[in-house]
Amino acid sequence: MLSVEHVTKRYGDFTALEDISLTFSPGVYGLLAPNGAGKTTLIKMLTTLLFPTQGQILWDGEDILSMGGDYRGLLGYLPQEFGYYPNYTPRQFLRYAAALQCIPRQEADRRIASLLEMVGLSDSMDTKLKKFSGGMLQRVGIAVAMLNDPKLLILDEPTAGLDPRERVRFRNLIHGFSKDRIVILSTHIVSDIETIASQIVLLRNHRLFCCESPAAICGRFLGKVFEVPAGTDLTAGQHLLSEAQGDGGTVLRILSDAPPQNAAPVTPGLEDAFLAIYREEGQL
Ligand SMILES: Nc1ncnc2c1ncn2[C@@H]1O[C@H](COP(=O)(O)OP(=O)(O)OP(=O)(O)O)[C@@H](O)[C@H]1O
Repeated sequence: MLSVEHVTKRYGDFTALEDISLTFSPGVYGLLAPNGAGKTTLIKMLTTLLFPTQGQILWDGEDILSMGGDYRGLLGYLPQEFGYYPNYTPRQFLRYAAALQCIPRQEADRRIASLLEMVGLSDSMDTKLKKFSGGMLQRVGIAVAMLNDPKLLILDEPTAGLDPRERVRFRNLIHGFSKDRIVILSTHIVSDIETIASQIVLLRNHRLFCCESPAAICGRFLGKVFEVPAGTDLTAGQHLLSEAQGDGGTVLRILSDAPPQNAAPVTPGLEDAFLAIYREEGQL
């Protein structure tokens, strides 16, 4: 189990994260917040690339900084910018990554074959990476992060640049990986985690806003989201969340404590909740 205990991170005078406490157990966690909210800072502390200014991060009760290599041995990490050698094939690149992790050659080859199969790249294992699409490269990155069969898999904005088909494929892949490990993935794309994350961590104003299931987060706005026809004048207390295409043309999705005239509430989705939560701070 991974615990973040009262962690604060300051860059000089600027507080990027303040007093964050979180506990992670096996399952998929989505780290969702607008750009600049501190997702990467938190991930870098979870991967020991940055140190907390205050507080500590524990794995099964032990400080991850004092665990050193033992902690990194149970960690798989796909950074936002995944570096690779374009003239290597996936097989060569994974062998290289396995050698860096001191995984014996035979074991590495077995694992590489099974991982490339899992990420759907068996047929391209000897094709140079420079010929790969963004989605294929991302799958190579996931295979690298999974080489050591990590107990903790951390993916920083893994779906950036993927097309819709690749996004779906990615979601299925992550779901399969999460059975007996902690998967933490950061994103600002709501739909990427709505269906696969068991818990969603929301950061707001550099603090933890909540860590709840998607259903619980949406439940906060039950009876408060409505659709009204485009062009409706909104009164005080009615806040525009988004425009959408309804059966009869464009509709406005609004947040309101009281029902507007002739409007029935609609079931809030995670995107409504996200827009509602970050509306007040003008963070979007
Ligand atoms: N080395 C640094 N020195 C000063 N400020 C920094 C540094 N790194 C990050 N910040 C600031 O800390 C805040 C959080 O940055 P971080 O990269 O963690 O955000 P993020 O949520 O991951 O955003 P994005 O999705 O855009 O990557 C931002 O305001 C950023 O400008």
